[in-house]
Amino acid sequence: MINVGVLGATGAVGQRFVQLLAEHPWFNLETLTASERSAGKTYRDAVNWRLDKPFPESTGDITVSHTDVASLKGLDLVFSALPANLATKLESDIADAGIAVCSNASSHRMDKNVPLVIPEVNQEHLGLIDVQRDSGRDGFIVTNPNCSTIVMAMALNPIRSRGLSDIRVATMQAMSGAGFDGVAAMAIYDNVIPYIGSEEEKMENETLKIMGQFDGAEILPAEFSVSASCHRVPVIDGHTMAIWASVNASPEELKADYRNYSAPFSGLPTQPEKSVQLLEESDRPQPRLDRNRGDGMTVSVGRIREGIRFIAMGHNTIRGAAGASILNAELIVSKKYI
Ligand SMILES: NC(=O)C1=CN([C@@H]2O[C@H](COP(=O)(O)OP(=O)(O)OC[C@H]3O[C@@H](n4cnc5c(N)ncnc54)[C@H](OP(=O)(O)O)[C@@H]3O)[C@@H](O)[C@H]2O)C=CC1
Ligand SMILES: N[C@@H](CC(=O)OP(=O)(O)O)C(=O)O
Repeated sequence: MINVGVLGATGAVGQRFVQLLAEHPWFNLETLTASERSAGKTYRDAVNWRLDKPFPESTGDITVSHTDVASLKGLDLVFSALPANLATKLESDIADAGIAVCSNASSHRMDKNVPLVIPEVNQEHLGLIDVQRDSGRDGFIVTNPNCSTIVMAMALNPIRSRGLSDIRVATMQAMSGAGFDGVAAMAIYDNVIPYIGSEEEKMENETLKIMGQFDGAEILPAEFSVSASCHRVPVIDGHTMAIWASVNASPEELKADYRNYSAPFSGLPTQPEKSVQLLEESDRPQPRLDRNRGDGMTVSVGRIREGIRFIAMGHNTIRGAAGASILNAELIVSKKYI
């Protein structure tokens, strides 16, 4: 078993990490950290459990630690669900101290020597771990993309070999993406908010890194363009998006690509049976009906039309956040980086 911790374990994403790691077959959940408000309390007392899954009782007696390097002694790997402003320095310090960091925060995603990974899409980018180690770092940082970016990149991946260009996307993003206290009920109920800070830039920039080529030293970004418009809607979990792309193939050919697609690896505990599921019904995917496919790890696509135009949807705090980081960690272990 690999000893792991969760940084920011009481937050929206942190709770998902704890839920998914409590009974993990490879990872032994030893340490949970949060702010000074929570440190010193048992996890049961510190956390305001708000997930749609029962509180994992096996974690209840863990004493919440301070979020600093000293609290992580003896761990092989930490999962970070910290606010980005805290993650910037702390994640670097932890990696320098010899611990592997799988981060969900945006701070290091675009760093030159940090892999921004979706296992199904660009597992070869993990070669940047060697680049970090060659620069003298004992541990390393691996990041997963922004939640909307993950859903879009996974949805495009099965048709990528057709040649993609001129991608446009309009998102309809769930409230949980803003964290528990991120959007007031009075602001979102009966409403749509057509702005999510920095989200459009993240979708436009991160996608080019993820779909770029690793040349053994650095990532050469993909050359197509992405134009995004991001919107918050009154849905609890599940980011839905309408995607337009120039692709040299008919809708029927693309549907066949989705039906024939399978992940380029197997045997990882968090891996769903189907990473991308094509739904043939004319009114799917829908967040309430489809977000829990593959225990929240499957991205659903549908309504593929000439243009090319289609809809994609995925669970933002599982496939778009905690589950993404855990799948990255499993891939890292399977490739013997830990
Ligand atoms: N929500 C989502 O869908 C996604 C979120 N992310 C990213 O994940 C990260 C966490 O987001 P989210 O879970 O929504 O955030 P929350 O606000 O829900 O949780 C923040 C966590 O960080 C802890 N924390 C806050 N301040 C400090 C501090 N000064 N020192 C130590 N710990 C602190 C909190 O502890 P305490 O309870 O003690 O205050 C809590 O555990 C962010 O970087 C976010 O951008 C990424 C993808 C998707
Ligand atoms: N901005 C996303 C969630 C998020 O925190 O993204 P990031 O990890 O890129 O900061 C949303 O609101 O749905």
